[in-house]
Amino acid sequence: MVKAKVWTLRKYFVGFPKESDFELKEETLPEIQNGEVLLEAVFLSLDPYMRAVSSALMKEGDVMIGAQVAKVLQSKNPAFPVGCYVVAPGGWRTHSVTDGKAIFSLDMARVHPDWPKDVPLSLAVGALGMPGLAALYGLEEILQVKPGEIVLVSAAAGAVGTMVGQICKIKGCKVVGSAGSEEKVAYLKELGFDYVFNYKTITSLDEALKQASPEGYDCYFENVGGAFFTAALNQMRPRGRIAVCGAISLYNNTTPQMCPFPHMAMLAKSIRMEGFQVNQWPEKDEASVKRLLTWLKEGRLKVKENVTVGFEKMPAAFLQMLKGTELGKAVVKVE
Ligand SMILES: NC(=O)C1=CN([C@@H]2O[C@H](COP(=O)(O)OP(=O)(O)OC[C@H]3O[C@@H](n4cnc5c(N)ncnc54)[C@H](OP(=O)(O)O)[C@@H]3O)[C@@H](O)[C@H]2O)C=CC1
Ligand SMILES: CCCCC/C=C\CC(=O)/C=C/C=C/C=C/[C@@H](O)CCCC(=O)O
Repeated sequence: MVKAKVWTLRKYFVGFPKESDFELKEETLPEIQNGEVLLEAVFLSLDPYMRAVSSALMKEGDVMIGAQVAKVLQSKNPAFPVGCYVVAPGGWRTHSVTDGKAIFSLDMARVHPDWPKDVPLSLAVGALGMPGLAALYGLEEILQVKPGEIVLVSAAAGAVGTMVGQICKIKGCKVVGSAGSEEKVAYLKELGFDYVFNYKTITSLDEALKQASPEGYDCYFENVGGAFFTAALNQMRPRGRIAVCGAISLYNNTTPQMCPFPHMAMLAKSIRMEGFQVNQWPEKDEASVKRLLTWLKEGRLKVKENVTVGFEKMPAAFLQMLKGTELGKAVVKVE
């Protein structure tokens, strides 16, 4: 009989989450049934959506949702044989019995069969997984960026933003990014961003956006929402496009956002704005991961991870990720 350690949502988050909102428990797992597998987690992903959807998708006492890279220990599902590695929506668990169906987004998938031995498996929940795919689909499916266009991305030093900027350069765009520390600004310049500014130290967001691109922006890859969105909207060029990937500045709000309504600015310049979820193009995922892997091997993509070791540190690492001060995709290595 396999015992799993699990982190549950003890109390719904109010404002910024606290360590006391979580509780570590032990679960005895059932025998696997037809179509199911027994998984052992290797890396667990920590992502902002876990805060954003916590009250909509979880009840108090539920295991925290989330994706993990896991090894198949037992299998009654021929698509996932024993010994293979998968990216599974297993939640914050060391072990799980699952049919691989996600509560929120992407179903279980095998780590790409061409995954090279020298590429860390943790990237399957990072640059070469959900955040990398969100960047790629936001740019290709929603914004449909073209060479020579000017793209703005907020939260540019995050897991998604770093990929957005680098893919923009691969596609021949000019890319402007915003980030919240000098260390992040320097890193984004290293990655090839054309212009980066620290949104925490400027005196006027409008002026900073104008200075970064006096001719305005064809595309805005939106990750933060709030006042940054309003300022960015005002700097869009006629027929500009906005992809709403996230709104991280709003996730801990306890009252609805109050900011200027976008209608007049959108009307005046015929702006198109579209939200999206990374799971909208499942038929493209395998080929897309392969493209990201190729770009990585060619040295056209650089990646950084912030790995915390120890399953018991999940809540602390989650809070650290939400603070947004660290560089690199937040991942927990089980041991
Ligand atoms: N639609 C989809 O399918 C997907 C959407 N997302 C969304 O993409 C966005 C980025 O995610 P990801 O890159 O994985 O996250 P990361 O945790 O890697 O980075 C997020 C960054 O956001 C910035 N940030 C944090 N709090 C605030 C705040 N209050 N105001 C402004 N910026 C803040 C921080 O950088 P700094 O403040 O230094 O700039 C932080 O590093 C999120 O909104 C997420 O929900 C992610 C994946 C899929
Ligand atoms: C309910 C309103 C939607 C709000 C969306 C919030 C933020 C956007 C975002 O960050 C989306 C992220 C998508 C993540 C997908 C994760 C999957 O790989 C794993 C899901 C785990 C599970 O389903 O159990």
